[in-house]
Amino acid sequence: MSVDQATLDSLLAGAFGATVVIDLSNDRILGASAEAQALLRQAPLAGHRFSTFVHGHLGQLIVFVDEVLHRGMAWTRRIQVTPRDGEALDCEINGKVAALDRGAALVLQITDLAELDSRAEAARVARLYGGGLHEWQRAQSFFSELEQQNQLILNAAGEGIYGVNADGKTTFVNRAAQEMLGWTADDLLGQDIHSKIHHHHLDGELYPSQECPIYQSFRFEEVNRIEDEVFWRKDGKPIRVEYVSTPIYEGKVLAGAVVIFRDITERWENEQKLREALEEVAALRDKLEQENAYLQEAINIERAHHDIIGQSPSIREILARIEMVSRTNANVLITGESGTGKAMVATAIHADSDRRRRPLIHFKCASVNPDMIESELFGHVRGAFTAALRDKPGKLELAHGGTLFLDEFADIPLEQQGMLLEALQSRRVTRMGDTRPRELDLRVVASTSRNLEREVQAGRVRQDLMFFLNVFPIQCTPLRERIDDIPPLTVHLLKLACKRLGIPVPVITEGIIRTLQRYDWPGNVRELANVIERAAIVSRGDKLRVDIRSVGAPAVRGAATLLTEAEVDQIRTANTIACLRETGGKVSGPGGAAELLGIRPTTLYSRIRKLGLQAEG
Ligand SMILES: Nc1ncnc2c1ncn2[C@@H]1O[C@H](COP(=O)(O)OP(=O)(O)OP(=O)(O)O)[C@@H](O)[C@H]1O
Repeated sequence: MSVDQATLDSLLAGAFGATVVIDLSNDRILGASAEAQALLRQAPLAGHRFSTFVHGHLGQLIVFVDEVLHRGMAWTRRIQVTPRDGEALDCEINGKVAALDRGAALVLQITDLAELDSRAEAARVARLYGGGLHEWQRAQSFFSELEQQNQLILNAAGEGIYGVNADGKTTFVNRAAQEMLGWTADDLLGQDIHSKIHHHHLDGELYPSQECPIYQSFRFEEVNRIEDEVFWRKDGKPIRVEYVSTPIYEGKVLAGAVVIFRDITERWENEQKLREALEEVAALRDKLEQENAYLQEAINIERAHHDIIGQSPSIREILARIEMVSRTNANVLITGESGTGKAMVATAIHADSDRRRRPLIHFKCASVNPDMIESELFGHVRGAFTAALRDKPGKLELAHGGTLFLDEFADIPLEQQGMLLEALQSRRVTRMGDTRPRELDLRVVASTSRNLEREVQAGRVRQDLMFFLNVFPIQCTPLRERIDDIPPLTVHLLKLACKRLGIPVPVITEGIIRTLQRYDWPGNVRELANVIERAAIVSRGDKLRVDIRSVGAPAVRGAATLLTEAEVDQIRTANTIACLRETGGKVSGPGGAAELLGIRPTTLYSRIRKLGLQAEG
């Protein structure tokens, strides 16, 4: 190796970066570092003319070389270096002179400025990165501490708390929520929580998320407080919850919602039990009311209940018919004048029937104000009309399972007759003001003292109702047509009266019986009972003394004095008018016309109505 080559090698070995050594005498490159060969894309570089890499800036190179020779060293950025088959590069060139045996040589160190910039940037990023990493670690530990504190607070809360982001995905869930829902944080975090816990209503109806108040919280920026809904547990069971969902913000941007909920299942169950208990109490109260009403009815019936007394063919016929019909469910229509025992027959039918353990409801159609008939028959709910202060069952309902006795049914106004028929046929009744129909299972026994055919013709009784009721007719005979029954009836009624009055039973003579049998008895058995009671009082435990004239004009029996029906009606009318004059128009109560005539006030009222007379009270 020549001395020059050794110097050259040591020059290049000590060089940094792309370095070329150029022979100043002929512009040829004597040697180059590997970096220089890479930069100028020419390997080897030795032997090539350096000026071929700086064409375009040859003048600047000559000036620069002069400066290096003059000063021993110099640098420039005004020379672009163009690699072989490449584009010109902005470079910084440092030059110095090296002494070789063959003469002075130029040593150029070439730095690609673009690469220098990218290295500087990398260094800056590296510097930043180094510093940033530190900052990041500090922030992370700060946030994790914060989060730990938050988690501690959230987990200590007794309420279930969870957060959702604006996509409805769970962002956090506290321990209480996990315990109440049975879902773990792993199950829920990042998941669509609505579809996990809020997907259906309790009744099984789908719960679309757009209808969910929690979603609405962050859609419409509103706080929603819901008092009774369900969340679904992981095991598929619902829990009743109340919750508040509040929108949350990151800066000023709506980020989602936080939901705080409480399991109210136990509270709800207790409330439910309370509700049920109250309903039960109400039902019991209703039942008690019904029982009361029934007992009241039963007492009334009991008071009026006597054995049917008589041996006459007509009474035997009645008893036979009662026996025949009582075991069936057929409707019965009892006809006959007032006081002939129609109510007794109805009671006997019920008492002999399979329904005897259930109520016999006696509805006296003639004694109820027509305006009240509807509510009395069908019942009402509170507020159905002004006076309806509480729920009340009607007679039809009260008779459920038993027998309904419609006494003087022809007195029911036409409109209510239609409603009654409808209820009886459909076996359902709806209370006034109510919408709920109630089942009916009852047997109807109806009575009338009117001539039904005439009533139907006159349009006062619906024919269809008459047919419905008149499945099995029983005719009660007036007392005057069965005078054979007067002796046993007198004995029976006297015993009853004396027991009631607390006096000994007077003796009944044959003469008295004959007197009683001669009388016409327009008021029938009720009139007979009145006469006997009065007689018992005046007899004072001795012989029974009857003053038949005290009860009305005696009917002298016999063919010569027979009267026509019209004549009887005339006499009855005149008698009624006279009686009303006597009492000053007073119908019922002590000293009233009904008492004087020995008939029931309701009977007298309907007679007065029929005659078009005025009565008092
Ligand atoms: N055969 C009888 N045996 C015993 N008592 C009788 C008999 N018939 C009627 N009575 C008595 O006469 C009174 C009137 O009877 P009941 O009320 O049954 O007649 P009614 O035809 O329903 O009368 P109204 O049409 O005026 O309501 C009652 O006290 C009843 O006990």
